[in-house]
Amino acid sequence: MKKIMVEGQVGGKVYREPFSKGVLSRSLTRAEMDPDRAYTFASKIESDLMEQGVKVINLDDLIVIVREKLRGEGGEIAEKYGLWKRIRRCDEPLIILIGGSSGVGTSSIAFEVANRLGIRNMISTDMIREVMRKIVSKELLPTIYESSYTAYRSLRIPPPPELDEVLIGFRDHVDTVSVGIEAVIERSLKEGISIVIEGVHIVPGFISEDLVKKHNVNMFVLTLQDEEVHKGRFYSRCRQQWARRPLKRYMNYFGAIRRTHKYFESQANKYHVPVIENIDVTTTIDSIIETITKTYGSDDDVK
Ligand SMILES: Nc1ncnc2c1ncn2[C@@H]1O[C@H](COP(=O)(O)OP(=O)(O)O)[C@@H](O)[C@H]1O
Ligand SMILES: O=C(O)[C@@H](COP(=O)(O)O)OP(=O)(O)O
Repeated sequence: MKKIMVEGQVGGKVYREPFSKGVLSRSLTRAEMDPDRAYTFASKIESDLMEQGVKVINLDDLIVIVREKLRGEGGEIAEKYGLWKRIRRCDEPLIILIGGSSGVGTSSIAFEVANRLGIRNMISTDMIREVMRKIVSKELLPTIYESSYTAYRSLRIPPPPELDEVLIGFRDHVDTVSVGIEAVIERSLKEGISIVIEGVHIVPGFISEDLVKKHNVNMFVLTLQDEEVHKGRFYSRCRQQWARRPLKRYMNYFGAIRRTHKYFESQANKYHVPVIENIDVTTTIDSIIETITKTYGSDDDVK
């Protein structure tokens, strides 16, 4: 039996490709539909089109049909599918910046948000820092060879006693890594690549205003008010097989980490960056998606 062809446009050029139940079910799973149900749903869409004698269908029309059928099965998945499709089809890339002090959950949440939105690119600021460490000497930029919460130990000039040395070191460390973060954001914008960037170096006020004020650049700060919950996150991470960083170090510097946590909150308030208490993963992700939806409109905004 002849396959149904899906017709779309890339760069003004029309293309046709065979309808694929696998491709459609993968995009449904990103809207959090169970994989088995997604494949069954995709098969039903294909059989309905075949019964109607459809030979070629326009991609936009297919998306409308899928969304309408999803609405019939419960609006939440329809909304998530619609958002994902809008982001994928938008001309501009979506840049998501997730900051917060060590251990609050920025890398875990970043991974989940990237997956939910079908964003294939994700980078941690630790990685950017690692690259920068290879390029500049310890003599020139000593604080980036430290952790964010121990950078004060390598300040070339000790701060005056009335200032918080932990925050002075943290600011120096973050200010340097922010140069690398801006490079990644600029490249992503230039190449039209959606990306999630996460880490302790995403601090409101340290990344160029010209970049963060763009409507498709969204910054968030994660927090944990309860210190015991915060400590628990280090236990949770250091228990995992792949964990290489010793729990003891985080406990020894927990006071310094909490001082950076307080600084994140004050910077986020000062620069009107959304602060999300990262207690429950789903609530955190939904909160981030809800804010982004305002950038990309809701389903009703699409024809
Ligand atoms: N909302 C949450 N609820 C429970 N555990 C979480 C949550 N967010 C993150 N975690 C866990 O906390 C630990 C630290 O999270 P991680 O993302 O590594 O923190 P960060 O990247 O901010 O240092 C990990 O074990 C992670 O699975
Ligand atoms: O510099 C820092 O604060 C942490 C950030 O990493 P996370 O704890 O946020 O993963 O890196 P570290 O030096 O501990 O490897």
